[in-house]
Amino acid sequence: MNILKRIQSKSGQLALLIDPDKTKDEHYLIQLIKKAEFAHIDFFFVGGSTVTRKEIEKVVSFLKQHSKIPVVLFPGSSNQLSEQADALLFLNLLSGRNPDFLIGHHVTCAEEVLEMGIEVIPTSYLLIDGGKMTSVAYVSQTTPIPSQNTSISLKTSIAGYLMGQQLTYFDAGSGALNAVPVNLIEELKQKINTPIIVGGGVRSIEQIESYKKVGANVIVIGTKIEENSDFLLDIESYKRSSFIID
Ligand SMILES: CC(C)=CCC/C(C)=C/CC/C(C)=C/CC/C(C)=C/COP(=O)(O)OP(=O)(O)O
Ligand SMILES: O=P(O)(O)OC[C@@H](O)CO
Ligand SMILES: [Mg+2]
Repeated sequence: MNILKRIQSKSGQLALLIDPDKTKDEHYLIQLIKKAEFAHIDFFFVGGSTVTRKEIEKVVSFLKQHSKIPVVLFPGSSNQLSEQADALLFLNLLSGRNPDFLIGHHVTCAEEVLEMGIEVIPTSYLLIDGGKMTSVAYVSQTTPIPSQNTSISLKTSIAGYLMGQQLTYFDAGSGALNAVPVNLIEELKQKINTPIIVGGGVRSIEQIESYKKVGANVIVIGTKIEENSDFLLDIESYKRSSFIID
């Protein structure tokens, strides 16, 4: 299974972000997996800003045991790895100027990742201001790009593309008050042809629909489902009524 190809294949796919910090209870995780399958979620993303390797490995192994939904690592640091995952987003925090998140973590885990033999997807990762301080900004000690300054975000994404990144991920940060502006995705799509992932503060079907319309390939949802996993049931109804599933 080639995850990058799957991501590229269509717009409006959904990823459920599983933060091992918040999903320690196996019974809860089983229920979550059932609802995710019912909603035809396309990917599990696993990661967090302060998660240990042991926690990542445990959750990935549990997901692989109980579900066929592909598992993609969304690492907050060089130790958030697991051989059992289907792919690794090799994130470059291009919105920031912290060398640890531009090259440091990458050097630390380079040999190990090569030996693991999992699919590695070089990813431009841009933090876009979401109206409040987020864990990622704090942990990485970087400043997000002001959300209305589309020009900086576009130039940063294009620079990433020219450096060989295969994906662009716009993140307003976990629990953002304001999600990534839809027009940013629309404008980037007109300039370059890398697939786009968007996340941070997505809480409604309307937002999902508007990102799908402008061609976002994957929309990531974390907090909303941590707060109420029944949102997955709303996603299923939405998909059925829009003929995304039968
Ligand atoms: C190359 C490898 C293996 C790692 C790269 C490390 C880099 C550059 C990370 C980018 C910056 C970063 C800290 C990203 C974290 C992304 C993530 C998993 C966010 C989800 O966690 P949150 O939900 O924001 O965290 P909390 O739940 O703790 O608030
Ligand atoms: O938790 P939420 O706000 O859905 O954000 C998801 C993800 O993009 C954060 O890195
Ligand atoms: Mg979180």
